[in-house]
Amino acid sequence: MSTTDLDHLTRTWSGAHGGDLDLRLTDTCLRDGSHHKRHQFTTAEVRDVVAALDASGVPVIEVAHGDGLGGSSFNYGFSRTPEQDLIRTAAETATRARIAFLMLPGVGTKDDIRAAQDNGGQICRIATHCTEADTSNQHFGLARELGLETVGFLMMSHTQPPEVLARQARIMVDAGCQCVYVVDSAGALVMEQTADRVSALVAEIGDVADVGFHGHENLGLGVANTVIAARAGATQIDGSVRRFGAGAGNTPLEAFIGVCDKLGWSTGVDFLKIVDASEDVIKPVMPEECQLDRMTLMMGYAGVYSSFLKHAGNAAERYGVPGAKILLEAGRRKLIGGQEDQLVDIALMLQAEQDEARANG
Ligand SMILES: CC[C@H](O)CC(=O)C(=O)O
Ligand SMILES: [Mn+2]
Repeated sequence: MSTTDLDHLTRTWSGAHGGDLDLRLTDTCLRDGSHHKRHQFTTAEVRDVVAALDASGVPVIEVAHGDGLGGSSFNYGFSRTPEQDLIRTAAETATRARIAFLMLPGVGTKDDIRAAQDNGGQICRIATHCTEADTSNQHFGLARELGLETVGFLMMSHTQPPEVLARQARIMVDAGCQCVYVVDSAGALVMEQTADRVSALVAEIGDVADVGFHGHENLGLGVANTVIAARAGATQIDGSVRRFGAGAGNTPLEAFIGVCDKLGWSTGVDFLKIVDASEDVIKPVMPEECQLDRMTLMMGYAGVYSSFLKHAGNAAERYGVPGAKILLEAGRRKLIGGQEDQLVDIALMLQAEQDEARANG
């Protein structure tokens, strides 16, 4: 199809479904995708990906270890390249896009935030479990003092009702956060559950801050949930080109951009360029496509943090037990980020049960 044909189709589709939303997109394949890549990005890969996303018009690109600044560790997995080098490379490469970085209080420190800014990071995204917003107070304070733009992540948002999330969002905003995201870390939210949560945040903080949505694909609902989040008032939207993210991956950004074109919503991203970037640049950087398979479906179904996928897979292999059973039990225990070691406990428990069953014939 020629560009002219596509322009014509886009014009025809635009506005056909009403609405004139203006969304700001953040691509997170160089941060959430770090989980899928086992934190093995090179500076050359970051340069290529940032150049392609930037040329397509993606306005914000997130770069860091998958578990945020300071994540390179025995617990989460060591980075191949220091994340500050990756952030510097991204900032040197981007001509228009702003570079964002993520940090989790207790994993990263204030010094990591300062270093990320020195290396060209402009947007500080601070993530907490969705009932622990108060652990981010001093980090938002520092980020604002430094003149950084601030974003807050309420992770595992499916675990709490809308009114609890709204109160947590208020805590972040009072601390200096300029946009709070409903984060569907487990890809467990189903449509109206997304809308209700986003609406509650918009009602609570919408007069002073933006609301965002970060989706995962574990039940195949990334794009649908993101559309419904935007309709409910989310104006900042995350996704990863080619779904390159933890679990079954994130909302596929290029698909979402195509949908926005058809709905007449503005993203500032060129659909043809981002589709080419997906095929020609992102695909070769991925170790494999993100799969919607037994393990990742189980994550969405049981409500398990997407970044547990590789850890559960490792434990399953090491102790000879089914990975899906580890994930089901992790969901039952309501594990949260930082409790990766409990996946090993679960694997050992399953192994003992398996041994006993074998011994009893
Ligand atoms: C470690 C942070 C986590 O991967 C953040 C995130 O993307 C999510 O909760 O979905
Ligand atoms: Mn994520």
